[in-house]
Amino acid sequence: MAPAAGKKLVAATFTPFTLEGEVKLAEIVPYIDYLTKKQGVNSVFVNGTTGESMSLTVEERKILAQEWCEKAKGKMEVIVHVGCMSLKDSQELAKHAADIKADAIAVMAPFFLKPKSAEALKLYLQEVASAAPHLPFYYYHIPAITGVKVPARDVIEGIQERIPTFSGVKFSGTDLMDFGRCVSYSPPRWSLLYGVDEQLLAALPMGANGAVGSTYNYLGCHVNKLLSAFESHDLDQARKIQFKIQELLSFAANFGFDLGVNKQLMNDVSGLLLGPPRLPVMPCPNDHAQAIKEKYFKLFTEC
Ligand SMILES: CC(=O)N[C@H](C=O)[C@@H](O)[C@H](O)[C@H](O)CO
Ligand SMILES: CC(=O)C(=O)O
Repeated sequence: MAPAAGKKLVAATFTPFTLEGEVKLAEIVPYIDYLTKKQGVNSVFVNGTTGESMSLTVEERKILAQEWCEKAKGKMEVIVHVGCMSLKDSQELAKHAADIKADAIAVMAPFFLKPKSAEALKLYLQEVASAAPHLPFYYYHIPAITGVKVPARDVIEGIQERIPTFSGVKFSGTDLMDFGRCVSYSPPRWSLLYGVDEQLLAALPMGANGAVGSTYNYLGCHVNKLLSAFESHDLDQARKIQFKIQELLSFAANFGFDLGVNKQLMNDVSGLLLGPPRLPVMPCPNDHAQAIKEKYFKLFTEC
């Protein structure tokens, strides 16, 4: 399945761990093959929420980012999330991303000591970006997790003067008004990527340039079809696919759809050995995994 023309589809990668909980670099080549060949996904977002970045050490994040960049070269675009709680750590990772020739970096708001205003957040983002002054830079808006409620539109206003490499927003929020206000403010060269997989279809007519999310690891091929259907104005078909995704995720939500469940579903669907999540995220109990896997295969046939 070829990627849908015009819209970008980005998988937010899981971090492969051994059963002992150590980073497992050997799984990255098979992971790249799986995404490109089986899912038609040509971009990855590494060390984000799905990658459990905040549960990794800075060193672990570096070796993961490096392996992805080296092994994906010429095959996939690699966006590296470099946000940390400490400005210094974020800068170190931004500089490292430039050294390993990542295609772009993204940064979420720090959320232990939170920025209290758009201005504070912009200053922080600017300082991180200055450590990698030539890399395309994305703001990663994920208010449900960071608790930083500054509208994304307020963050991006005037940002180009502060961050000349500013390239777009990964918008993982449900506020479509704020999203629309980002779209209407964006110059054509920015990319606004929508990050709530269950309602991607609603963001497309609002102007999303693509999507980034965890479920595209195992639903990429179907979402490529959704994107193509949308592009060719076949909304019935696009809705059909979106509704199936909603059915899967609401079914999984009954079991508490967290990263442990999500990662196990990816293991079950792909056959990759990405291991369990890292504490405090709990591994998915077997009976839950079995039920969700059955639901997935009932809803989705191989495409
Ligand atoms: C909170 C979270 O992880 N959000 C992801 C991206 O930002 C999404 O891809 C979700 O995992 C997905 O929409 C399923 O709820
Ligand atoms: C889901 C997503 O985009 C992330 O893992 O950061």
